[in-house]
Amino acid sequence: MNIFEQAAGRLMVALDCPTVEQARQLIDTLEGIPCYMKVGMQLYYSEGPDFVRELKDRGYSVFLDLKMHDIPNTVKNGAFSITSLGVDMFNVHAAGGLKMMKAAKEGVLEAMAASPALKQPILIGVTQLTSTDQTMLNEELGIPGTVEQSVVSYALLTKEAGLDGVVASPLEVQAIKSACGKDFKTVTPGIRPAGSAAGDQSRTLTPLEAMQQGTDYIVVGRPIISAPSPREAALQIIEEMKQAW
Ligand SMILES: O=c1ccn([C@@H]2O[C@H](COP(=O)(O)O)[C@@H](O)[C@H]2O)c(=O)[nH]1
Repeated sequence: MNIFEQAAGRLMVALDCPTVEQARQLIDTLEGIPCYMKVGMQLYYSEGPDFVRELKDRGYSVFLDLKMHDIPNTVKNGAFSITSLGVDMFNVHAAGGLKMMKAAKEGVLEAMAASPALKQPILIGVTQLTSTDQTMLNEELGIPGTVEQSVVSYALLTKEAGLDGVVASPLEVQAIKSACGKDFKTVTPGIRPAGSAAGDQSRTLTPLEAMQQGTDYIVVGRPIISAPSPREAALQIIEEMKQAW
C-alpha cells in the first residue's frame, strides 16, 4: 500500500446528506479515493440499511455512526443487527455504561457466531462529543473536571468493557493513548483544515495536527461536502495527512 492509500484509508468522509441521490453524487466525485465512508443518522434514518449494503458492494469500508444509547438488551439486539449488515465499524455512547457496552460486544459476537463469514466490526465508544466545550461540560451537563479528564475516564470504561476504541476530539488523543495503550483506536471528528468554519464544533485541530497527535482515523464532513470541489478538498486533506508520515 502506498502512502496515498494509507492516508486515504484513515480519512472517514461523513456522508451527511439528506438523500441517497446526493450521497451517491458525492461518492461519485470521490471515485478512486480509497477512504472510509461514514453513514450517520441523517442518511441512515432516511434511507436505511440498503444504502449501507450499496456502499459495501462498491468496496468501501463503512463506519455506521448511530451512537446507540439504550438499555443493555436493546443495544445488544441493535449491535446484532448492525454487525449482520457487514459494516466495518460502529459505535455506542460510553455514557450508557459498562453493562450496556458489554451487551453491545455480546451482540457483535452473537452475530459473528450466527454468520461466521462476517468480518468482526471495530466497536467504539463515544466519549464527549466534539461540540462540547469546558463550560458546557461543567455548567450545563454538571460534569466536574476538565473535558480531557472526562474523555479519558470514558475511554478507560470503554476499554474495560472490551471495546476497541473511542470517538473523541484530536486534542485528547495523546491522553487516551497513554491511559489505554497505543493499540486502543481513536476516531476523531472535529477536524477543520486551516481557514474552514468551525460551525458547531468546539474542540478542533487541522488534519495535519490531528495526525501528529497520533490519531488512527480523522472524520471530515462539511469541509469536504460543502467545498466548491469535494474531490479537491478530500485530496488536499489527504496531502496534509501525508505530511505526518
Ligand atoms: O463527537 C462527535 C461524534 C461524531 N461526530 C460526527 O462527525 C461528523 C463531523 O462532521 P463535520 O461536518 O466535519 O463537523 C458528523 O457526522 C458528526 O455527526 C462529531 O462531529 N463529533
